[in-house]
Amino acid sequence: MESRSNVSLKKASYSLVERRKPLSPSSVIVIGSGFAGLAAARALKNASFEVVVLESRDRIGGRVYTDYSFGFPVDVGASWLHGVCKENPLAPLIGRLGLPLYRTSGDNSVLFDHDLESYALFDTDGHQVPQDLVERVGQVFQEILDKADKLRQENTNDMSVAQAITIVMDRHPELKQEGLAHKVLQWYLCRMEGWFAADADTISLKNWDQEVLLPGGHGLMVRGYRPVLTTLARGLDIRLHHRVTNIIRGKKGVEITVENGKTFVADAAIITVPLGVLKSKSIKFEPRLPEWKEEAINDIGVGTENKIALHFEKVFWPNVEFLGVVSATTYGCSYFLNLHKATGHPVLVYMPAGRLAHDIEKMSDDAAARFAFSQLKEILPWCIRTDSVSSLTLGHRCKLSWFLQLRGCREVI
Ligand SMILES: Cc1cc2nc3c(=O)[nH]c(=O)nc-3n(C[C@H](O)[C@H](O)[C@H](O)COP(=O)(O)OP(=O)(O)OC[C@H]3O[C@@H](n4cnc5c(N)ncnc54)[C@H](O)[C@@H]3O)c2cc1C
Repeated sequence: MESRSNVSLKKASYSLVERRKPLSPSSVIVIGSGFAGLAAARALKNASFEVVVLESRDRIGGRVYTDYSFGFPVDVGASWLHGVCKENPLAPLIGRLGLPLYRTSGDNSVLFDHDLESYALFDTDGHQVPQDLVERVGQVFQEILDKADKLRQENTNDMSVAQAITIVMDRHPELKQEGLAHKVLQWYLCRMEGWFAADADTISLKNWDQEVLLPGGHGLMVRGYRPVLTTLARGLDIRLHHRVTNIIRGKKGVEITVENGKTFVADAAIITVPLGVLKSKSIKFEPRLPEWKEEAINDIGVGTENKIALHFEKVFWPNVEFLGVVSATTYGCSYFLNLHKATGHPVLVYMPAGRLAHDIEKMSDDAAARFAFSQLKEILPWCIRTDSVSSLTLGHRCKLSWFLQLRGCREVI
């Protein structure tokens, strides 16, 4: 296996990481030009490595993409900086570029309240849920999670968050909610599912809260992430339309083949493709990845989160950061981010996650936008008459989520 790799390396020595003479310093190929790939490539280039970035799409950024088709920036992938503090590696760059952040919350929690300093929930009959009920049910949800935590400590085997909640409710029927309160409870669960982009029956009880956030709360990138991406990418050798299909690792380095058959060689490679790509096995590794890595790739799931931005002529909704739709099931619950608060533009961003997002992905862009609009009409029926809406269906991309039996997810490759 190894000698075969070495032969290939010699054969490919004409390749585009041009090895005219022994390279000093070392050469590195970075696969993927999302934030991870660009940040790695930038750091290596600053440290005088020779770097080439191979990207399958026709653009950089991966799950970060700022759309300008409304005439102003709207982030259709990531839009928050989670952890607004100087320890955040993106913070100095954002500061240097003078990019404003709109703080949606000073809270460091990653859960249902992480960006909910100002919000209003509505039933699908158009009635706003009284705030004291929302707060009371929020406390019940916290209590349920505390009891689920105890359940976790009692059990060595993992189970889903949904299963744990059912057990907790059976043991503590006083926590069960009826009517509108039940719908609000479902909404809290929907917010949790939104964070993981996955339904509660696929989120691991053992691992759901292992993520550690930097302090400083959560800030929205008012002008979008695009300037940060382009600054990171400046001066880098990035090859777009280069989908990697094969990676051969030998004693002397790596040989990487892309879809059109071109081969690249370097001393090392950094692979930053999403987990979903690894799960699809569309990249062949030679030698195979170690068993524990393959198992980790198989065991961790990926979820879906969509963004559908609705652009109106004027604002007709309450002046809060989030508008929530409550329903008897989490599937029926959803929420809109009010971009007007942060940017001054009359835009609502509908953000479905999990199965709902998955189902919406099967719709055409128009149908998806109409669906989002219909949700808005249900909660604000008296406000929506003939307002013209130009719509944009956005961000059909995957977000890593924690599934049952998470193993070794820190380092996927
Ligand atoms: C809708 C949505 C909203 C989100 N909101 C936030 C948020 O507000 N804040 C936050 O911090 N995070 C958010 N996230 C998560 C965040 O976007 C991701 O965690 C982050 O962008 C991942 O960066 P990455 O570089 O690891 O992967 P990616 O951005 O996915 O980059 C991987 C790159 O690899 C490329 N690639 C794939 N296969 C190949 C191949 N075979 N050959 C070559 N290239 C390949 C892809 O095209 C892509 O460019 C959100 C995600 C989504 C989908």
